[in-house]
Amino acid sequence: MKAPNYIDISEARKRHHAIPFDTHKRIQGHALLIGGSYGKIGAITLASRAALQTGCGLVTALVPKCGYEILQIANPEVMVLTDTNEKYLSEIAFSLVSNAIGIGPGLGQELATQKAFHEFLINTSKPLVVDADALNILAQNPTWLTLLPPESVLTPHPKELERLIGKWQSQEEKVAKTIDFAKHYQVIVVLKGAPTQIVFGNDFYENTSGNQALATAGSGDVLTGIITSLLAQSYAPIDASILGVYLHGLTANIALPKTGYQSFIASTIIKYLGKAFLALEKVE
Ligand SMILES: NC(=O)C1=CN([C@@H]2O[C@H](COP(=O)(O)OP(=O)(O)OC[C@H]3O[C@@H](n4cnc5c(N)ncnc54)[C@H](O)[C@@H]3O)[C@@H](O)[C@H]2O)[C@@H](O)CC1
Ligand SMILES: Nc1ncnc2c1ncn2[C@@H]1O[C@H](COP(=O)(O)OP(=O)(O)O)[C@@H](O)[C@H]1O
Ligand SMILES: [Mg+2]
Repeated sequence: MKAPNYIDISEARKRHHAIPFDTHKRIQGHALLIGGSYGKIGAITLASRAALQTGCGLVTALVPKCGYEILQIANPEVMVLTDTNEKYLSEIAFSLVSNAIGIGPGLGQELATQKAFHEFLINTSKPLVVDADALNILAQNPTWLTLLPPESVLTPHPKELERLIGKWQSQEEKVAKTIDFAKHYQVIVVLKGAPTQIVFGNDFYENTSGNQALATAGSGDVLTGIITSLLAQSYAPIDASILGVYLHGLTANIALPKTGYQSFIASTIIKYLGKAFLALEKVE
């Protein structure tokens, strides 16, 4: 297997942009997070809060009706669009123009949601961040993979990856199959795990930040928000993926002495994003 390019602090710094002093919220970018279903509104709540705390200027969440009050109360800075359906999304259509869209956390796989996702894919052209149930829906409907805009970022955990590319016998085979898949559909694949790897064309990266504290519910939903926020701030999709994965892991490295492994939860990642950015921006 070819050696990975390791993602360390200097690789992350190469990709990080400072925020201009005269920027404003619209220049900082508008991220749209789509997902949530009854009992899983938390996933999209975490993703949208993570997007805000990664620096984009505006965040909107599109959720089924049951998510409205939850989101407005949990994240007052986030704007909310709701579907006509109470418990799951049945239509993914909106007039809002955003700079980047992340879809999937808590979305569920109801047939109506699947159809709405298909319609949405037909009508979308900017690179997406695709996670969780949006990946599971694609795995159930593999012909829809061709509808993904080029350079979309797919963020599967190992089971979601298996649903997309089938089983593998070795790490080498997993990476080789993912490279074939990523090239075929012209997408970036963030293979989440310990460690997380990223595949784009023939390039293969491996993250060096993070630890087992990240093995906690919602930790991937937060990553979706981070990468979508960076995309909304005009980072190229591969840079948003590399920087996003590094910052996400770095929060766990920074927090560990204070939280220990056990009490670190997905909200802790969001809480420590500021310290992770400061570590990146520190002049040495
Ligand atoms: N608070 C919330 O609302 C939360 C909602 N979530 C949502 O719940 C839905 C289902 O996601 P899940 O990922 O739980 O369910 P999945 O069915 O996609 O994944 C669970 C299966 O994958 C395997 N698996 C998961 N991570 C693995 C790893 N790192 N290595 C090997 N196998 C692994 C498990 O053993 C299990 O069989 C998604 O929409 C997700 O966004 C979760 O993110 C958890 C938190
Ligand atoms: N042992 C570990 N070491 C480092 N990172 C981990 C570990 N376990 C999980 N993670 C990270 O946590 C995240 C889990 O994502 P995911 O399984 O999608 O969670 P969820 O769906 O609950 O949000 C990924 O970014 C993964 O790399
Ligand atoms: Mg997940």
